[in-house]
Amino acid sequence: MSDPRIVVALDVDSRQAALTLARQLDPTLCRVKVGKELYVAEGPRLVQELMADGFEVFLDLKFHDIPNTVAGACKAAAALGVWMVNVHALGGRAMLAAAADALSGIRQPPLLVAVTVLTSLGPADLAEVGIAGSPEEAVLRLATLAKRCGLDGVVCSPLEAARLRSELGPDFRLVTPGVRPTPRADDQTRVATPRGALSAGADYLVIGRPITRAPDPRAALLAIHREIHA
Ligand SMILES: O=C(O)c1cc(=O)[nH]c(=O)n1[C@@H]1O[C@H](COP(=O)(O)O)[C@@H](O)[C@H]1O
Repeated sequence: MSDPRIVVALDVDSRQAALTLARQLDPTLCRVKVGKELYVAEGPRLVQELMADGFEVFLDLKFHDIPNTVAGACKAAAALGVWMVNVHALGGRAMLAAAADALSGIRQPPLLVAVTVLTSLGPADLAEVGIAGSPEEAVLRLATLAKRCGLDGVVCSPLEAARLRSELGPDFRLVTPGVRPTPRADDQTRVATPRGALSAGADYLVIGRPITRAPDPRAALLAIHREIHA
């Protein structure tokens, strides 16, 4: 089975919009991500429909709660059959370990990754909420904790990928949003191009608006696919 590097963020508000978009994409070239907006609107049935269309799904609900609650949510995500699920590393050691533990007895569990520092945040935002150090230092600290707790990888910006790859080894999955083929950043702060993210060591690139809001999403997906495989 192919292992597409591109994960298209289906940040739309309805089943119809999500399926229309997905049907312009190609499961051999990308996976899809269902996040809060779409999941709150349409729930698990839409996730199942996307899987029935051949897509592997990253369920991006960024669980961040007490350990027991997050463990249960991760089990529910596994029962849904998703490819990847995420939690917030800031939930701390016990929560991360409970999430990993919840999936440990499951046959073919989803990949479990922890969000470190959101790619929309810059140094001043971190200082304001009391997180010490630069974004890179905070990401490394949280990623190291996630690895120790048994997670498969982290979500980070492309700017931290090289450091994490060298410090945390070749098997730790690095998932990078904040990917922009053109200089347009939208609300993202820590960004790089698709090729830049991959050469820094990212495994999977989460890309939303540059594909989903393009006049021709399929053409935009193909262009990025060609760029990274050139
Ligand atoms: O966990 C995520 O996927 C995520 C983490 C993060 O730090 N930054 C981030 O942008 N994301 C998600 O990645 C996607 C990026 O979308 P675009 O900015 O449109 O490419 C959105 O669906 C975000 O929810």
